[in-house]
Amino acid sequence: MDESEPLAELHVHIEGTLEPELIFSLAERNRVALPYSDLADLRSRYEFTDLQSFLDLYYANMQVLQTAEDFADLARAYLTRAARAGITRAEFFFDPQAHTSRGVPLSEVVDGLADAVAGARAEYGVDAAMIASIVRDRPVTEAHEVFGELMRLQAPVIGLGLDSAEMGYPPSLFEDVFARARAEGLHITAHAGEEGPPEYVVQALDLLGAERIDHGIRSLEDPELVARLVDEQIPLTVCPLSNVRLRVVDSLADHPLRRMLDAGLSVSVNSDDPAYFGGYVDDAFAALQTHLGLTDEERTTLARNSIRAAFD
Ligand SMILES: Nc1ncnc2[nH]cnc12
Ligand SMILES: [Zn+2]
Repeated sequence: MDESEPLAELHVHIEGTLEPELIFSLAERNRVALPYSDLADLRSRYEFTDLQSFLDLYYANMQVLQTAEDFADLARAYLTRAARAGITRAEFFFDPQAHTSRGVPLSEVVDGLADAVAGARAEYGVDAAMIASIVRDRPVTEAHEVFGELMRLQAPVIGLGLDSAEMGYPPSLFEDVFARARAEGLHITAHAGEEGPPEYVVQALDLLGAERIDHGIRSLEDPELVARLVDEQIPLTVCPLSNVRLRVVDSLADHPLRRMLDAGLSVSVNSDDPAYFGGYVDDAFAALQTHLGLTDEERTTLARNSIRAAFD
């Protein structure tokens, strides 16, 4: 891949870019007592057995994020690193309910992130945008409340997403919230087919109006769905390092990325939660080259797919 080729990252959770060092420095700034003796102790916990085991640590670590300044520092650190990874466009998720549910005002979250986004093009050469994500294992009523609050604040978000624990929380639960988002002119994307069945991907498309699918790798189990995704060129934002660390696939060498490309699916490579899964997008490309024999031509296709799948 020509390193100067434009590249978009479309599937990254800003809270998943919270590096261990920043956890400790924000804990000190905000006088938060961490349940870890030191960095090594924290790092020793980055061993996951499934999505839920990761989410437990991901949400616990967010307690250090309290003020707009904290959220701005978090996003600036990501954008600095994203620029180094060659990313020219970043559409990142944030989880409003993960913060409001522990008493952090939504305005602090949005103001801090928006501050970093506003300066991103000039400061880092990265065109950045925010996507609010509904935390699907929390009450549907809360999803409606937080969406209303985002609209009242006129939060500068380009879209609405759906994330967190997938199994048992089908997209169908959130049909009405996503109808409201579409009525507001927001773009729609949803995590589906990560741990959940192909049926959840179908629901995300048909019931939520998803324009992209985050992960979507279990779509491969349903040939009819694959044919549709190819036919409609629905972008799938795939996260290979995440899939291995959360044991959705056994190893990078076994990752279905090449099969997906060969099937004609519109796939891109993304980092998901890079502070937790062993690397950013450049690290993912390097690992894919080593373990999957990803070619320069395939890298170019993946980069072009990412730009085509960007919302704005
Ligand atoms: N990989 C993932 N799947 C679902 N929700 C998430 N939130 C952060 N990372 C996630
Ligand atoms: Zn994700």
